[in-house]
Amino acid sequence: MSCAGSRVRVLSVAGTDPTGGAGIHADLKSFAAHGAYGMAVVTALVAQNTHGVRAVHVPDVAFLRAQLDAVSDDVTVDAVKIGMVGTRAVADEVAAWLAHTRPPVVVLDPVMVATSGDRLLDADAQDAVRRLVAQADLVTPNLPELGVLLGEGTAATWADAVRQARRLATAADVTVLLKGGHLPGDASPDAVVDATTVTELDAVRVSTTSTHGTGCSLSAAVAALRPRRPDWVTAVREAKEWLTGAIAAGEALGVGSGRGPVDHLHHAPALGARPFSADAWDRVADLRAACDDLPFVRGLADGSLPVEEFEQYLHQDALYLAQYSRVLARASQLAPDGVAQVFFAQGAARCLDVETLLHAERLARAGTRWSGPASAATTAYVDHVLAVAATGSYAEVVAAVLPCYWLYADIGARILVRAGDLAGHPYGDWVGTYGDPAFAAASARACDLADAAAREVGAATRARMLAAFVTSCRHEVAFFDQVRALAPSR
Ligand SMILES: Nc1ncnc2c1ncn2[C@@H]1O[C@H](COP(=O)(O)OP(=O)(O)OP(=O)(O)O)[C@@H](O)[C@H]1O
Ligand SMILES: Cc1ncc(CO)c(N)n1
Repeated sequence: MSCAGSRVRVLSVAGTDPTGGAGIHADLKSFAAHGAYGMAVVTALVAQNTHGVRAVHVPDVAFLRAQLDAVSDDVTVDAVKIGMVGTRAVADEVAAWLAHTRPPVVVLDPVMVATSGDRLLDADAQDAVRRLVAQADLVTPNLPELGVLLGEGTAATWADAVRQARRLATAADVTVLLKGGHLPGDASPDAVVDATTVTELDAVRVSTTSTHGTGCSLSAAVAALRPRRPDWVTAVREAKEWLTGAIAAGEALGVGSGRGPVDHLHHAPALGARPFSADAWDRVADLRAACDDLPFVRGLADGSLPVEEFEQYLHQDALYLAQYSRVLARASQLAPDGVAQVFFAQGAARCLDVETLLHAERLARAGTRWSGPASAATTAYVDHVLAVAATGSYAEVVAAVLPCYWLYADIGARILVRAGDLAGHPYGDWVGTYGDPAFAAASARACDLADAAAREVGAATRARMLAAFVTSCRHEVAFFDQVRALAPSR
């Protein structure tokens, strides 16, 4: 099949979901996610959200026909996806339009019941939907819908469902995409069934409540893909892989408190999504606020911190930096380009040079030698970043090392303001290093590199980046806070 436009022109004929997870709203997002040009004709206005359906309003069918004709009188439709029809009159009107304007690809999702369990099809409309099946190229029932289409009960097993799909394919001369979303168990298999062949498509079941609109989204994706794919199995396989990712990324959207929608654009996170660093910064707002109130940080700012405590801190920090340097070196090793490679390699070297020097000089000046072992807090932080370096991707390593730049630059800048004149300040050298605009610039570069890395990865890795970042921030706070509890170890 081919199409003349630069994009496949796909029409959704379906009901609405004002929360955007199902119906024509989901269909348009699915179309866009697959590079198609989307159009939509509304069959029914549905007042629904992630908890359920509150009311349904079906406009006069003459108006439905006016919408359908407005599209097909003007635009070549490469594929149509039909979703909720609601009533017999609507189903019959869509059937009449299909008989008149037959797009080359007709996908029918025989919507009867919403994910929430609410009815979306009048009981007396079932025969009309069976007639629509005969006009479709692909029909996408879930298990209960397949039973209704055949006038039988719901299949109790996957094998029974496949046999039912075969009967429907033969009787209506249609390809059936049988959906196993309602099956119990760890898998969520689907099958593409026609009169002669059954192709099972396996998928893991994602443990999530974000399954609102999965059926709508899948059938719309298949309609958008089919004009550019050689057969149904190829189009369905691709759509299903995409849907599994969209389901997995759904919860992160934070849409609604019931059964939430899927993230149709999970595979294109750069498209309008917030930069990783903006999300990450928001997630640690409480930890940042906690930092400012730590006795150690207050004492650093106003100079009242006992010298012993500061030296304990410096000693632990030197132990930390020696290992952290190896993690920066790992980021350099994994870096996707020379610019990032140099940035992290220089960072690794600086940890060993400048900062260790700052520590050594100060401790030497104080005439003290600190030789105690790494504390529990230091060891915990080091173990975390070394574990990410050993097992994580570049993006995760960059996220794990970021707080050491960013939290320090952030606190350093505020302490600088609170400290005032550094000339006579007992910790002026420390405050000067971290409050320095050059350190702020390095921190901003590290943020940019984390954002660039996040744009290249999927939702699952981005979630791991966020977890690594938040964990590092927690360790930073514990690191500052440990000093009071440290036993003298000179
Ligand atoms: N938890 C899940 N994990 C992975 N895939 C799932 C999950 N739930 C549903 N699916 C998949 O989503 C698609 C839609 O399946 P389902 O059987 O739920 O259809 P439906 O009942 O028509 O959907 P809807 O809930 O939108 O009405 C199928 O490909 C199914 O395998
Ligand atoms: C409009 C509409 N179509 C289909 C479904 C099935 O999920 C729904 N909830 N709403």
